[in-house]
Amino acid sequence: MLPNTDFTATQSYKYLADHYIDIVSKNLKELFDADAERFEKFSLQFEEILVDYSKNRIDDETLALLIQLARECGLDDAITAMFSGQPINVTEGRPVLHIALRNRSNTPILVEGKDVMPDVNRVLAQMETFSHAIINGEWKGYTGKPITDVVNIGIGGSDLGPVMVTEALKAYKNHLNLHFVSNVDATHIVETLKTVNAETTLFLIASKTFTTQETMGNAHSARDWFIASGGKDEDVAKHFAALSTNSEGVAKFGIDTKNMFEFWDWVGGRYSLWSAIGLSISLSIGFDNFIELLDGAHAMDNHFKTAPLEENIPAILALVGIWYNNFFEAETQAILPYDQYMHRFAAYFQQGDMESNGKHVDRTGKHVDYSTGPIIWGEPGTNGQHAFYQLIHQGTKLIPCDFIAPAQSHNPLGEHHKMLLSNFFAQTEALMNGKTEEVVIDELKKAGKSEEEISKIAPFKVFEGNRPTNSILVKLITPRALGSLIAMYEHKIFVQGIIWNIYSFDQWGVELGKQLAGKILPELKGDEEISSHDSSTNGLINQYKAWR
Ligand SMILES: O=P(O)(O)OC[C@H]1O[C@@](O)(CO)[C@@H](O)[C@@H]1O
Repeated sequence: MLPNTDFTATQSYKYLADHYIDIVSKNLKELFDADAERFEKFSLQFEEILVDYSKNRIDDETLALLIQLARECGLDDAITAMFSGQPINVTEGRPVLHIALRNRSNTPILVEGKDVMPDVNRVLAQMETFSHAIINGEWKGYTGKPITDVVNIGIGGSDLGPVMVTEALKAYKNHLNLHFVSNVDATHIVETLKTVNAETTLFLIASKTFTTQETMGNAHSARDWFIASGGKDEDVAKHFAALSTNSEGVAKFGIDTKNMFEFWDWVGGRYSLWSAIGLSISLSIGFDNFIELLDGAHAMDNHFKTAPLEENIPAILALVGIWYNNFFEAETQAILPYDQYMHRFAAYFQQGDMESNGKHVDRTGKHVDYSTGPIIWGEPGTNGQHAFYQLIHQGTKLIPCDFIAPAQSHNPLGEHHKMLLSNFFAQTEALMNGKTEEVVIDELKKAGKSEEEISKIAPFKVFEGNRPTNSILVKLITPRALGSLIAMYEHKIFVQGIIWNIYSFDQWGVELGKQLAGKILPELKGDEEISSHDSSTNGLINQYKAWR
């Protein structure tokens, strides 16, 4: 099972705390000046992905102590426990095996003594057959027309992964129009249904549990619309498919279970894009490209499982993140893809990271007395530069940033890509080096400013620098490269959870809000005044009733 170490009680933690005092006073410029080999020493290449972590506030000793910390926390055993199908999702009594979904080498992975790979491959074959039939027009709607539009109805892990991947790989998409409906706000489905034709639309009801309020609400509304648009009950099977672990719930909804693509309870929602939940991806970019995505993730899985920690990319990114989170007290982590197609990448890892490591109780059930999961945020570059980089450069908060960029664009046009990449390179350099007061004053003098003007404005133009970043340069965002990138971050999250001694694969924190919403919903139906809550909730509900 998982190790159970209080990392703050380890020897390496104590050494790191002492080491922090030493290194916090060193700036990145000094560290680079002191070591001509710094880039070579603190960067790793995985296939056609270069991970440069040299612009971090670390030195050889930092890294060695962080790796020692990982070892003291039993990381190696934890990795073995996950890959071997042990029930490491302890509070739900389940294994964590998204790695099995992309286990392209088909090595047996046993759950309760049974190899899961035959089932994984059966569903992949079902996805392949279905995808080909829809894409090549064999599959006909109720009026005999081929499908032109696919509407994925799901939320959280049943939405964010497919959205992020289909957007990131838009360069590979075929003729099908993909739509994603997630919010229970009727606007989401109403606006989508305005753009599609019932005769040529396929709905994918994506829900691991097939009970999620938003998804089932939208699914019923979609079916009502389909019938109202001319479809009959017997036609539903031609226009609805289900992606779920809950075959009973699927049948009850009225979807033919031969159009159900199953997955299993050892697949976490936020780790499910590799499963049947990825059917919309396969429909959008083709099954072969979906397999490329799986292949890329599998290659990263093998790296994570076998590479020594000193060369283990997910482990190093995780440890550097812990250095900022638990020693520099950074509270957030920015993910900044310099690739417009990757515009949902940070949003995807808001769920991936924050739903995994947003925990306050350790694996013994005790409240932790240290910081756990960071707040994940980010937007594509260069747009972020015109929105929030001011704070990253000159604010009072330390914001570790991951900069991601492709060396090649899918849309080579004039000088655009060079302009984009010049910003990608410049921003991490600027964050590292800053601009000293001397340089500012010199620039102002050269601009002809008077002594008085300079003394007034100079302090506002100084950049402290010393702001840490990782730079991830990808040759081209292909399905394989994207699969590796996603898996890299998944395993980073896993490593951090192991060191923080928390359970990363349950999500009890999403339950209370749902329960309370279930109580409030019937109160909204009538017109009577509500007084069963606190005065704020009562006041809000009653004002809503007065205005609706
Ligand atoms: O796939 P489903 O079962 O509809 O769950 C959707 C999402 O809801 C959750 O908030 C869990 O309730 C996420 O973990 C999950 O991805």
